[in-house]
Amino acid sequence: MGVIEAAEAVRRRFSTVPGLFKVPAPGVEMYVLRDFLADKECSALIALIDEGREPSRLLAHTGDPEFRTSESCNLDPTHPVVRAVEKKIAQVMSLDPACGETIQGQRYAVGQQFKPHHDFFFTTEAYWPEQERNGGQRTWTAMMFLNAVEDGGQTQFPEAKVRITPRKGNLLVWNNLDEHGAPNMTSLHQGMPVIAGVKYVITKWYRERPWTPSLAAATTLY
Ligand SMILES: O=C(O)CCC(=O)C(=O)O
Ligand SMILES: [Fe+2]
Repeated sequence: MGVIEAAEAVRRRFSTVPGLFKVPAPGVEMYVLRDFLADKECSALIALIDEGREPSRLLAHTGDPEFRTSESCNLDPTHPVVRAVEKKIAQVMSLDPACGETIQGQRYAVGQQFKPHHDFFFTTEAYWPEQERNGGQRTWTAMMFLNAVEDGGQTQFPEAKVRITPRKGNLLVWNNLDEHGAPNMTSLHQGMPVIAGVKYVITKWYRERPWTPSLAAATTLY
């Protein structure tokens, strides 16, 4: 199935999910589902992130040490809570679960952020040949907020002029590709600096084909 057909399948499924709404974001296809994760799931995931977190990495070096200052870790897909969450995501996303990367957990303390970036890959970058072999282009991003942040920490799309406030359990989904299946520059987004409190999220990125990372790639991917 190509990325255009896959996006149609996502849309069809989303139109049947109670409570899911389309975010009016000019130029980006984006959806929010409130209370997607239960409080217990959020707290269990936060504990897993706290156990595993280490300074976040980037796939492409930006030369800016402040570009992504959070801590993150891949979540163990065999852990019962992670398995349950994976199942929930698979039920709502209607993309081939094999195309989904390992869920990544992320924690931002006061002042930490993820500066504006695209989740899709730039095929001109040195990382691309390996990523092309390992499932190809990134398509959709599914992000879940595990807590409310006292101040700051919004997920902002500066080109689409949308700012999503973290709310515990909410699912935010967007398509990183446009209607033709090409990388969508308007999907530029950032994790705004946390001003007060702490922010925990989990992210699942999808590929156009089944994700087949080498063991090394699985641990170095951002
Ligand atoms: O933390 C956020 O709000 C954004 C995270 C993000 O962009 C990502 O994980 O790709
Ligand atoms: Fe991102």
